[in-house]
Amino acid sequence: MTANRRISAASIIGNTVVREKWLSIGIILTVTGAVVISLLPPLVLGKIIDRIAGGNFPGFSMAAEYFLLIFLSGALESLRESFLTVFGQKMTHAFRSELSKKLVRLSADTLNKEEPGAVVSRFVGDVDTVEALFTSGIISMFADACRVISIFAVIWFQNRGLALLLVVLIPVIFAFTRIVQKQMLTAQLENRVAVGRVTNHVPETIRCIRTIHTLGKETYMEKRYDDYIGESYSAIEKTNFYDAVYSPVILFLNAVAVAIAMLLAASGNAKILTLFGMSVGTSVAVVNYISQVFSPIENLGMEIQTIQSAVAGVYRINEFLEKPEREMVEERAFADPGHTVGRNGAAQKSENAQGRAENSSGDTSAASIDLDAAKVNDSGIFENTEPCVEFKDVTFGYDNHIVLNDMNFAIYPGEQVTLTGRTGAGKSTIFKLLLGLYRPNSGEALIEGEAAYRLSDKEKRKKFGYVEQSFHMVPGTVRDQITLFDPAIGDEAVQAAAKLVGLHGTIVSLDDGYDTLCKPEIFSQGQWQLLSIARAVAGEPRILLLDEITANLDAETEEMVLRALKSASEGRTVISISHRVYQKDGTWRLITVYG
Ligand SMILES: Nc1ncnc2c1ncn2[C@@H]1O[C@H](COP(=O)(O)OP(=O)(O)OP(=O)(O)O)[C@@H](O)[C@H]1O
Repeated sequence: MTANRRISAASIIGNTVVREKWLSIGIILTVTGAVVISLLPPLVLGKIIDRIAGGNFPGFSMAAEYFLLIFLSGALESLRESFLTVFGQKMTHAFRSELSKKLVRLSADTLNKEEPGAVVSRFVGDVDTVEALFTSGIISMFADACRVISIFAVIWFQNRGLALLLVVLIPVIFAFTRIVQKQMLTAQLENRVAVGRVTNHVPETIRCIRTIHTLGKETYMEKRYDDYIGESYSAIEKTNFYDAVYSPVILFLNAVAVAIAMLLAASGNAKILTLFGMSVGTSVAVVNYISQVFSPIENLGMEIQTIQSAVAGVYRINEFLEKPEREMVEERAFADPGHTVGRNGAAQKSENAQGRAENSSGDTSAASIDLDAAKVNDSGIFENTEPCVEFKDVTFGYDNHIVLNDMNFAIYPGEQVTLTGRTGAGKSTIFKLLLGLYRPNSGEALIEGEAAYRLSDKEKRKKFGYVEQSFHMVPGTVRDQITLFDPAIGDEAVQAAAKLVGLHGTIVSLDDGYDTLCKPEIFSQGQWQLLSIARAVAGEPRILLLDEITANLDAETEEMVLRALKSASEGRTVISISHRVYQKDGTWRLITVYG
C-alpha cells in the first residue's frame, strides 16, 4: 500500500518551474529586458530633439538607434507574452494532471461527500484563475511595478520637480483606478447574475409552457423576463459609465501633470527652474515617460484583482488536494491460478462437491445471516471447498452508523448466490466491501482468501466483474466500453464477451463496428445493460457481482438480459443483489441480510 502523497499548489508550481527551467529563465530575461529597453527610446528621442534645437542634424545612426530600440522593446514584450502564455498552459496542465490523479485516489467516503459541480469547478474555474496568476497576475505585476519604478527613477534624474509632482499624483491615480475597477467588477458580477437569470428563464419558460398557458401566467413570466433584462441593462450601464469616465480622467491628469511641469519649466523663476528646468529634448522625453507611466498603473489595479482571485483558487485547490485518499495498492505480479471453475462447469465436476454440501449446511452461524437454501448442483461444479468470497466477523458502519454487525458468510466457487433483505439492510454495503471501496471496522471481507481492500485494480478486474443497475459510458468507442482501455483485453476477448451476451451482431452492424464512437442513442437500454455484462466478463473474472441489474428494465428486456446473464454466469461464481431471483436451479442459494 502506498501512503498519502503530500502535494500542494505550491509544490505543483515549484515542480513546473523546475521542469520548465528554460522557459522560466526566458521569462525572467524578457521581463527585465523589456523594462530596461522600454526606458531607452525617450532618452534617445530627447537627445535627437536637443540636437535639432541646437541646429545640428542628429544623424542617421541616432534615428536608427531610436527605431531599433522601439522595435527591440516591442519584440521583447511580445516574446514575454508568448513565454507567459506557454508557461500558463504548462501550469494548467500540471494542475489538472495532479487534480485528476488526486480524484482517482480519493476514498469512496470522500467521493460520496463531494458535490460533482464543486469538483468540476476546481478543475475548470480554480485552475483558470491560477493560470491567470501567471499570464496576467504575478509576473505582469512585477513587470509593471518595475516599469513604474524605473520610469520614476529616470524622471527623477531628468527633472526633480516633475518627479516630486508624480509622487503626489501616482497614489491618487492608483486610488482612483482601484475605485473604478472595484465598481466595474461589482457591476460585472451583477450583470453576470442577471444574464444567468435571463438565460435560465428562457428554457424554463419553454419547458413549462403548457403549465403557463393553462394557468394563464404569460404576463407574470413576461414581467419576470423584463425585470431580469432590466437588471442586466442597469448593470451594463454602470460598467459603461465607469469605462467612459476612466480614460478621460486619466488623460486629464496626464495633461495636468505635463502642463504644470511645462508651465513651471517656462516660468523663468531661478528657484523654480532648479527643480523644473530642462532642455527641449528632455521635456519631450519627460512627456513621453509620463504618458507611459499611466498604463502600468492601470494594469497594477487589474493584476491585484487577478492575484486576489487566484489566491482564492489556490486555497480551494489546496483544500481538494488535502482530502483523504484511499489506500493505494501497488500492482504486483500475482499468480493467476486460472478459473477454479471452467466455462464448462459440469465438465469440471469436483470430487469435493460433497464436502461443499456439508459446508453449506454447516456454515450458517452468522448472527445476521439466514441461509434459506443451500444446494449444490447434482453435476457439482465446485472444485474445492475453499470459499472464494467470505465475510468473517465483519462489522462495518458509515461514520457512527453501524450497518453490518459481526457478519459471517462464505460463498464457494461456482455458487449462484442472491443477497436479499429489506431496503437499507446493507446489501449494497456488502458489495462496497467486496469491491474494496471500504475497509471493515473489524473482521475480514475476503476474496479468494485476500482482504478485498488490499487488491490492486488489476487484480480486481481479474477476480471479479461488476454490473450495476445502469451502464456508465466512458468517452470512446464500443470496444473501449468493453475493455475500459485495458490493453490486456485484446480484440478476441472483446468479441468473445460481446458474443457471450448476444451483442456481437448488433455491434458489427454499426457503421464502424467495434470502432463506433459511443453515443447514448446507438443502443437501447437493454443493449446497454448487455454491454455492461460484456464489460464485466471481458477480463475473464471468476466472480460476477450483479447489483439490481434488471431493476430499470421492462419484462421483455429483462428476459433478454437474463438470457445473456445465464451464459455469462456459466462456470462463474455469481453474487447478485436482487428482489428477484435469477437462476433457481442447481447451485442457487439465498442469503438474507438483516442489517
Ligand atoms: N455512503 C454512505 N454514507 C452514509 N451512510 C450510507 C452510505 N451508503 C449507505 N448508507 C446507509 O447504510 C445503510 C445500508 O445501505 P445499503 O445501500 O447498503 O442498503 P441496501 O440493503 O442495499 O438498500 P436498498 O435495497 O434500498 O438498495 C442505509 O441506512 C444507508 O442509509
